[in-house]
Amino acid sequence: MTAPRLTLPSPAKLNLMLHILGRRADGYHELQTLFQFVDYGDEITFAVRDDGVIHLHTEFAGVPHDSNLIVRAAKMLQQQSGCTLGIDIWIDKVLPMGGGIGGGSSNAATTLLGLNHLWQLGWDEDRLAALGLSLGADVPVFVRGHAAFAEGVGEKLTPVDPEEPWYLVLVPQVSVSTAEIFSDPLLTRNTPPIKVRPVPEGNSRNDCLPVVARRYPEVRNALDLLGKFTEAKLTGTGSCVFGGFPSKAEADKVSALLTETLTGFVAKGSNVSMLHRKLQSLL
Ligand SMILES: C[C@@](CO)(OP(=O)(O)O)[C@H](O)COP(=O)(O)OP(=O)(O)OC[C@H]1O[C@@H](n2ccc(N)nc2=O)[C@H](O)[C@@H]1O
Ligand SMILES: Nc1ncnc2c1ncn2[C@@H]1O[C@H](COP(=O)(O)OP(=O)(O)O)[C@@H](O)[C@H]1O
Repeated sequence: MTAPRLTLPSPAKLNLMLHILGRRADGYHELQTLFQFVDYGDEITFAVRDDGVIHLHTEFAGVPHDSNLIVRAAKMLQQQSGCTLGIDIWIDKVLPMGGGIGGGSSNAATTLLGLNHLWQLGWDEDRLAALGLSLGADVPVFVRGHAAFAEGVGEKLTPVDPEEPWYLVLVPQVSVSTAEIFSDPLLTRNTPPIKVRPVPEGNSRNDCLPVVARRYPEVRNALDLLGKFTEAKLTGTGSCVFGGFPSKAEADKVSALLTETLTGFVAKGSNVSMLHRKLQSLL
């Protein structure tokens, strides 16, 4: 008998602002950033196996099986929980890699929450978020599933409820390495911390933008194009660029102008992740 399958969403995130406050002794940068999800992302399908094997069936260009964040998350959870079950995994990957929309981190979080459910581990969110942090700074917010103001390297999270506009997200055909941007000598690293909540108007800057725009003409072009219609912003360290619109129709109108060399997608901003809405519906 084949095992029943469970398909869960793995949404993208946007950084609505990103300030770099300083550099820690270990080289990592202290940030203040605002995370919001969008209703657009990958879909991951899971089927439990009873032999303990963890197998991701979908191949990723340039990412070996055991380095994939999905496999790493599954193995870490299996090991730390002492679970003897295994899992077959397939992914319908639509999120660009190295786009600053957190695809890999989201995939890891969906795997942790999906396996916690299927393996019936009963881990709480704090424990899953702590495990997630060891896989990447952006994993905890996807585990929590609520829009958040993040501090530290992104692990200190305060839930927030910003507006939920429609976004047009442009996807320049270039992958940006986070490490490369954080090691650029010209990066602004001394933005004063914001002390009041919610984040006051006029603080929506992304400190990475000047460095990314200087290095990547594809990102500059996307910012110029979108900037003709709305405030164009960079998410994370890029490469994706986004802007808000009051309605889907208005976002679609600008999206219709895109070409093969600069693609994009329209999605609703969401303060509760699609993953959590789906998991809630299973309970
Ligand atoms: C800055 C953000 C905002 O969301 O960018 P995106 O990756 O989403 O674009 C993230 O927090 C990124 O977190 P994450 O994606 O886990 O970063 P990693 O790949 O682990 O970081 C790669 C490298 O970037 C540098 N790095 C990363 C995060 C940070 N707060 N300070 C750093 O200096 C470190 O040199 C690190 O080795
Ligand atoms: N499941 C995964 N999905 C995407 N990227 C992954 C995955 N597993 C490992 N990676 C690696 O992580 C890198 C960063 O991926 P991703 O999270 O999509 O980018 P970003 O943090 O810029 O949004 C990729 O370039 C890839 O090498």
